[in-house]
Amino acid sequence: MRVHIADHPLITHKLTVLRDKATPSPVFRQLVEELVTLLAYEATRDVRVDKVVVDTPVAPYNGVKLARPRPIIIPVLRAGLGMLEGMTKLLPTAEVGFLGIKRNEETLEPYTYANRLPDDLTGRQVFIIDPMLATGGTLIDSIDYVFERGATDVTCVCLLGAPEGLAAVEAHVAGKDVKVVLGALDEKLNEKGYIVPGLGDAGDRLYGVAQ
Ligand SMILES: O=P(O)(O)OC[C@H]1O[C@H](OP(=O)(O)OP(=O)(O)O)[C@H](O)[C@@H]1O
Ligand SMILES: O=c1cc[nH]c(=O)[nH]1
Ligand SMILES: [Mg+2]
Repeated sequence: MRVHIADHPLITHKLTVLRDKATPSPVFRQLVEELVTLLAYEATRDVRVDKVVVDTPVAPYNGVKLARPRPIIIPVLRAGLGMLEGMTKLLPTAEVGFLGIKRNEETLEPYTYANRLPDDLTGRQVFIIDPMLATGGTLIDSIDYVFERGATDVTCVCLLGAPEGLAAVEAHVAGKDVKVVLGALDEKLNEKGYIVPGLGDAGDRLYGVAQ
């Protein structure tokens, strides 16, 4: 597994505002979108392209275009939805699949309540987006769903991660081709499985409803 932890003052600045409990939902949503755009730069570094020739007003130019089969972006509902717009802007040809996974806040076990993915993901580049990587249970299940469907090239984009969750994902995927891009790696999980210092419940803060 390859891990990239962002190291950029703009990302740290935006994450600082996001973490602040005084930041209201509309600002929170805007910042999540801006952050995913910045992280996507690294996450899409290996996106596949095909050669294409275009004519500039002056001369032919040997360029590239996003390759087929199209990449697929998979937001993990609810909180991952907040990252979707930013990601599709950067990968306009991408298809979108959906996973609805909710962590049981008592047992911390993830429960899948929605799964709308193509049956066959063979040869597709997959981008899983979810702001929080806490125990790693949700991301592990998400990665398993796409591997079961034949994907071999998976990139996960998360705004914040905990060392415990990152280690769990790494142990689970072992030698497979998985890349995890994080805005920041925080200190630890608390006794309730929340990332410390973190930002609280990302879904609740995005949508203003505690669920
Ligand atoms: O690494 P884990 O311990 O599995 O926790 C991380 C998950 O928790 C949050 O979702 P949540 O379950 O709160 O669902 P929501 O987005 O609907 O609020 C977050 O968006 C991740 O999906
Ligand atoms: O800190 C955390 C942990 C899980 N889910 C969140 O939204 N936040
Ligand atoms: Mg939540």
